[in-house]
Amino acid sequence: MTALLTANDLHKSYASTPALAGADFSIDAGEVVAVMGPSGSGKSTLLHCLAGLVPPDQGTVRYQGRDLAALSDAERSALRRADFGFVFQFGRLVPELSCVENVALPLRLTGTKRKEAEARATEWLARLEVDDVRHHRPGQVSGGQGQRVAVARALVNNPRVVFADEPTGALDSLNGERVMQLLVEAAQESAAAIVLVTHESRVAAFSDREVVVRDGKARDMAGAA
Ligand SMILES: Nc1ncnc2c1ncn2[C@@H]1O[C@H](COP(=O)(O)OP(=O)(O)OP(=O)(O)O)[C@@H](O)[C@H]1O
Repeated sequence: MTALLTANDLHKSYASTPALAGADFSIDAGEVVAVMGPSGSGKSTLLHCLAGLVPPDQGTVRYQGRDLAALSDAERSALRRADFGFVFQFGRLVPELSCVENVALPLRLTGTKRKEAEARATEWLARLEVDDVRHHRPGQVSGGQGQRVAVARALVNNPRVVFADEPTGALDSLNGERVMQLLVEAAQESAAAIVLVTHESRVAAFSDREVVVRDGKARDMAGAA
């Protein structure tokens, strides 16, 4: 079977700081892969390269066999909107929009009419157990609620890959575990893959497989756990 998303020999430096130095990675449809490793080892940079947010200096990222570098900026943006979902450590919700408008945003950006987009967003908020705050702004909800809203936003477009960078990093352990459960359940139901950057082993425990990034290189821990 061809992997859904692969990276070969990725190199990326920021000025004289090497962030990636020959990293390989691969994830199949529906698979949950935890990317672990020490602070500054290159985990977020790997995630950004895989998602086509940052171009590597060298090496290739292929999604469904297509080289991301061969796409135009507009094509890469369209691909991200249609096929990828994102969850970050601090939600990164749009503060001026209500929670339901935030979740509806990816649908609105791909052309869905407001009424339908907000109806689907409300369903996702209910799934993530936060439909009671749908008319609140992000500044009026707790960290745990905001992160559930962010997960709903990442999944509303039925993405093929969810990129989650420390999605529970700002939450207490109980909230963190619930957010992970909801994220993994929802993604698995739609056979979405999850690239999960975390330094917490209890978060990585939700994955099928662990990859450790060290000094800009990724090592598959399959069978070693
Ligand atoms: N935009 C940037 N500009 C300059 N240097 C950067 C940038 N992003 C990352 N780096 C550097 O690249 C290296 C890898 O950073 P990266 O954020 O990928 O690591 P990480 O493993 O995700 O770290 P953490 O666990 O602390 O978030 C670090 O030395 C970092 O300082």
